[in-house]
Amino acid sequence: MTSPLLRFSDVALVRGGRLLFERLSFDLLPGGAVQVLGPNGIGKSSLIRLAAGLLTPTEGTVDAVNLALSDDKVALDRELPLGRALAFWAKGRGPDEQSAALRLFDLQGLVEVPVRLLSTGQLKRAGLARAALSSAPLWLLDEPLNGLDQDSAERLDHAVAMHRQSGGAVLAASHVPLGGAWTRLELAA
Ligand SMILES: Nc1ncnc2c1ncn2[C@@H]1O[C@H](COP(=O)(O)OP(=O)(O)OP(=O)(O)O)[C@@H](O)[C@H]1O
Repeated sequence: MTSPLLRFSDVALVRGGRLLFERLSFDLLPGGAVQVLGPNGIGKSSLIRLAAGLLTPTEGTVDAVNLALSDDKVALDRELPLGRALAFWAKGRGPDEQSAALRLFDLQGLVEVPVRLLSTGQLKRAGLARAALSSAPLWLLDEPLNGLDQDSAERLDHAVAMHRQSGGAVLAASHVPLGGAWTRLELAA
């Protein structure tokens, strides 16, 4: 039987004194993609952070394989040029693979630019390229379309499709529909 890359078993989370969700169980299998939906403040980012191991469930268990998280806090050295900042996360990946990840998010022209000077959308694309460059089979994407223009959104769809084809899986929190086929996980009050 195929092992899940992410498993939530009977998870409850209390945050700020409020029960955000309880008895939440799901598996994310290789090739799978789950989009978490729901109104502001319902707990979408908290669910992503649980999956990332950055929050501990109040009840239940979360099991995940090696993962890459892309959220608003882009984990790249702000003082380094983008190419070098990304290379830090590309251990075990050859130059061709690094170039491919840069091309995937149209970042080739920005490799010499310090991370701190990137625009909002460029920074978002850099964070997504970091996930693509890591060897992590599980991608966790918090509002991946924030700041992305149409072309970049299509690039993300393509990157997600390729990742899934190669046996990876994606959990994304997004207010807006994401391209491709996603299993919807709607959080409700
Ligand atoms: N560090 C924290 N300490 C206590 N409560 C928090 C903390 N961060 C978030 N919360 C609360 O947890 C709840 C869920 O927040 P979360 O950011 O997960 O929601 P969300 O669905 O992602 O919202 P949005 O759509 O606005 O991004 C909110 O009520 C929020 O106030």
